[in-house]
Amino acid sequence: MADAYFSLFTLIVLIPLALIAFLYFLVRPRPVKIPIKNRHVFITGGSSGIGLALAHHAAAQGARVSILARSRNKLEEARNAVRLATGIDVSVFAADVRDYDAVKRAVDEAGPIDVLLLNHGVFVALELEKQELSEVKFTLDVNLMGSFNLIKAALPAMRTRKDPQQPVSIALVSSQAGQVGIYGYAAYSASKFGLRGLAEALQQEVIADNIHVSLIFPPDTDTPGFAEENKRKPELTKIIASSSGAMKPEEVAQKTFDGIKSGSFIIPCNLEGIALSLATAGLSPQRSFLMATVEVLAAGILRIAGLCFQWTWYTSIEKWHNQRKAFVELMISTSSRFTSKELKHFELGPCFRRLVADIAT
Ligand SMILES: NC(=O)C1=CN([C@@H]2O[C@H](COP(=O)(O)OP(=O)(O)OC[C@H]3O[C@@H](n4cnc5c(N)ncnc54)[C@H](OP(=O)(O)O)[C@@H]3O)[C@@H](O)[C@H]2O)C=CC1
Ligand SMILES: CCCCCCCCCCCCCCCC(=O)[C@@H](N)CO
Repeated sequence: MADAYFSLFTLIVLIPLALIAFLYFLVRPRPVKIPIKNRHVFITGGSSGIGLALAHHAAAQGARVSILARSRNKLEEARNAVRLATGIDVSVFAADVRDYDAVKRAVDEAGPIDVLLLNHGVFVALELEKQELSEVKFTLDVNLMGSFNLIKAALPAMRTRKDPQQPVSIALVSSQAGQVGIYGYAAYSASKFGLRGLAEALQQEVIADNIHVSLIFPPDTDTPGFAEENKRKPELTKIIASSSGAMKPEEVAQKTFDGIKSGSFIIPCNLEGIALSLATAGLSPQRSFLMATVEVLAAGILRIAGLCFQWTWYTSIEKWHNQRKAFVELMISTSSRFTSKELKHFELGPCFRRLVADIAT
């Protein structure tokens, strides 16, 4: 009996404790705290949505804030909004992240950066077959190459900063669609997955300079960009993306700064995001031995959860195609009238509408 108790005790207490102790010594890089107050936070895409919420948050925390985006008007509006809310003046820089020279000028003028927050981004949800290659290239150029441009421009001064003892941060806003590929996001997911490769490699290169990289993974977030995206988003993209609850930009900003300050490499934003980050932990660095413990213990069950999600997604895709087929058959067989809303729902284009109208007459 005593033996049985001892085995049980070993199984549920000693082994996990040994694992936690082991991971405590194992995790690299070591934990770090990154202060925000009185530091220079430079935010790309800081004139709208998540970026604007980040600017508000940083200003309210007592940081010196710079924002960069293309439209000068939107930048001025953002500056006024932050001033009104916090009494703090942010510096604004009008530049396209695709233009290295313009980016370099802005970064040099802004002065040494302590927290480089790369949040700029473009997104159009569309099946790859319907998307022009020029739009694919645009997405990769802005989201991925734009991030390279900013890092190349800002890194030298971050590296040779006055006080190397003070840790500094490079944080990149990815997306949950940068952790798992989603219908309609071939170009966008590729650009956001790319940021992860960039971040993992960069962290190894800059750790010796006390520079710490973070990746933020928001779900659908209620921003002007999101409202625009929704105007012509495939039904299936909406269905699959709704597996993760939507957020407000202010909530994403809060999670982002909590994560940056605690030196997290991976920063999820909601509960589904935590599960998704655990399920896709891969070989990314983990500074927290507690999170590492959860990753190790939960790996198997999360793989099953992931497969369940894939099952629901593929089931939705199959169902949608069946419904569409049934709808088309009904239209042709009955020559019935149909609403343009229905046609749009099943993504039946103008050519198809004309064809059916011809059959009907
Ligand atoms: N909203 C969402 O559902 C989610 C968003 N994200 C990511 O969060 C980030 C912000 O998104 P969100 O706030 O919704 O987007 P918005 O469209 O609301 O804002 C985008 C910002 O990026 C700037 N920007 C766009 N293109 C460029 C460019 N070429 N050069 C410089 N600045 C540029 C815009 O300013 P301007 O147009 O004047 O240049 C604007 O300030 C993006 O990286 C997005 O992928 C991630 C997950 C979910
Ligand atoms: C093991 C378990 C995991 C579970 C949860 C999986 C949920 C995945 C949902 C993916 C949502 C993608 C949203 C993209 C948002 C975005 O970037 C666009 N709005 C463009 O801005």
